[in-house]
Amino acid sequence: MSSTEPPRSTPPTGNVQLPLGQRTVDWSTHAGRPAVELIDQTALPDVERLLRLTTVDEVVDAIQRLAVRGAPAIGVAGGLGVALAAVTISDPAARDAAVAALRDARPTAVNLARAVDRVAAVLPDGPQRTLAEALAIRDEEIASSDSMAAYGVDLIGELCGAEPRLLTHCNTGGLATVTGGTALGVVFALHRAGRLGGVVASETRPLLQGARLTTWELGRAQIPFRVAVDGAGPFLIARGEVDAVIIGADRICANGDVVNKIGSYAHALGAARAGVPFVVVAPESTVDRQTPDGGAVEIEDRGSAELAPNLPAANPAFDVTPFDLVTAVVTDRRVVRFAAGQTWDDIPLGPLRSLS
Ligand SMILES: CSC[C@@H](O)[C@@H](O)C(=O)COP(=O)(O)O
Repeated sequence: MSSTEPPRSTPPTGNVQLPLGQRTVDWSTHAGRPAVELIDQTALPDVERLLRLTTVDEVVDAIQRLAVRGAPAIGVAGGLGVALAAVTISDPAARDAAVAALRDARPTAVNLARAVDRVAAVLPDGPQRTLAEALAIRDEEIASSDSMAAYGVDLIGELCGAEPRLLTHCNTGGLATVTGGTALGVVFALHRAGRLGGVVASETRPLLQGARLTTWELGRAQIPFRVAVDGAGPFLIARGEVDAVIIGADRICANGDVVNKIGSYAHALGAARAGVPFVVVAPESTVDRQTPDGGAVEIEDRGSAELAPNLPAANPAFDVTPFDLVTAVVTDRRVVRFAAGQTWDDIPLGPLRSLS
């Protein structure tokens, strides 16, 4: 690079062979330049590369085009984006606009707006304090993954017995969090304990988070898997090939309704029909007590370009699984089964088991 050329914020290509345990999203001060660094999930599984984002606009763009995705991961990216605004934007009006753009980059996962608001609240205390808050969210998500995995392993053991065959939808591993994962974190933990009977990764149309990303993570962990088209899931369940469905969430409403990747609802219906447990694993940062039920959640529609360019399309990125189709919700703090009329406020926080 010549000395007159501006520093490149993102490498155009490359295959860096990401080490195991690479954080999906993090703060970087490479070459003295503050940046949000993330695994480019649009390039996986063919190309492993990191993006180094040095402007808030780049972070917003990365969230919108799913270079970083998954509810906890976009929350962390949004929080770090606010920290980047604190160090790169001095004009208060421009900084407020940057924060608003981060908050609105995607509407459905509650983690994003929540993390942006939390970090923006300490902006008046200066860039150092702002970065510390963003890093605290990152660290909390890492710790949450461990805790969910422990609760999830116990619960799946109780519900399914030894060596369960699990079906999972979308990608809920380290790529969707920072390291570890939500539902896929439980799958990893069962495998490490020698207690996993098998796993089916649902393809996840149209962006293939299951076929591209979950299989990449399972392969790196040397876990045998089968991939299935989304429509096959309920039939595989009906045919007795699945002992439990285990998924993540983008938002869990006050009444226990679960908003997650499109296709989750169909799997829940299939599981209910077959009498198979349907388990949701998500950190408390995905719990939204302010939204009464799934009907009140803005469901992102990603238009026709990613589905059928030049054709009119209905392309909701998420759906709502009503609380009564969910066998249990596993968070980092509790295991919950909702009854009609119950809300999160009825279930105290704390490391307790509340399966009623
Ligand atoms: C921690 S994973 C939970 C969800 O975020 C995940 O299942 C999901 O729906 C992600 O959707 P995406 O559109 O890929 O961001």
